[in-house]
Amino acid sequence: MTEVASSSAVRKTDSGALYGKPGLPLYVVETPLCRAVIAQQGAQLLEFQAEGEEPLLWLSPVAGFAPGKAVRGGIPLCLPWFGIHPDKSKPKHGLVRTRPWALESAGTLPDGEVELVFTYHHAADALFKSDFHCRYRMVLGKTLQLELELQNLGAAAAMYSWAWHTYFAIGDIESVAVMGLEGGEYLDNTRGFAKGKLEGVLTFLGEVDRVFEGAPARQQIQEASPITTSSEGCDTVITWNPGKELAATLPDVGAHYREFVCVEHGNALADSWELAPGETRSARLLLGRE
Ligand SMILES: O=P(O)(O)OC[C@H]1O[C@H](O)[C@H](O)[C@@H](O)[C@@H]1O
Repeated sequence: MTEVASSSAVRKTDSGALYGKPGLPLYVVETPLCRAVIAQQGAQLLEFQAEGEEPLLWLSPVAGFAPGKAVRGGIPLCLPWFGIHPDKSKPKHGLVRTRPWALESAGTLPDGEVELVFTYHHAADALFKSDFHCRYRMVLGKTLQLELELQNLGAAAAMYSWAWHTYFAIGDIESVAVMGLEGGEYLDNTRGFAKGKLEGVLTFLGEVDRVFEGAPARQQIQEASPITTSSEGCDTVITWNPGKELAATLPDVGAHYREFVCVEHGNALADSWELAPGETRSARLLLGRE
């Protein structure tokens, strides 16, 4: 923890002080290069804005900040399962997004970027019967660099599916397009995972919830100030916007559905990771505006 104190660019606050909604401890990073807000719960990035640019992430203006509940927006990390668990009594999108993480170190790199390392240790329980450890490194500069290391600490092999569930801030959902998935086959979560094939760029006219397995490593979100995504070790891309009708049933989205698009990177469904006892795998994601 000594390193944490050594970085003057990082300060601790809470959601009451920052958003007028008490409930969650937060870290704020402010440097000449960028400003970011991270919740200790889930090591969830809530805001990121490079100096001179539009905000990269969308945080719902009507988000709740309650311990044990996922915050709507930013980058929740879904792990060790993505989506709805076959056992419906278990929460959607795993458990690490609603658990407190430890900020293991914080420091400023020679070029002025801030490096944060968060860790989460899971002891086998009724929700997930394998011990595992996550090390999540963020480098905050003009771009956002994320790196996840996941180690299976169980005595047996275990399956992990996961995703960085990024909510990108955009001008309007009906005029945005995602490039880089053209020609790709997907599973359509609005039609019971029926197979589809994307002709042309991806647009969002109504509810879109698609899983692209074996997806390319780069996408571009086309809007006034284009966003690029570049990943390593992430074979799955999930694209989501609830559209008007479904959004109306989500109290922390409502009419704000137009303000974001989710382009999520990880390894889910057929791309899930099977980790042998003691095995570690890692993945990276680089996000930024052009
Ligand atoms: O409301 P949440 O649990 O955060 O999930 C939000 C969304 O996440 C992903 O994009 C899934 O593909 C969607 O099916 C889901 O609705």
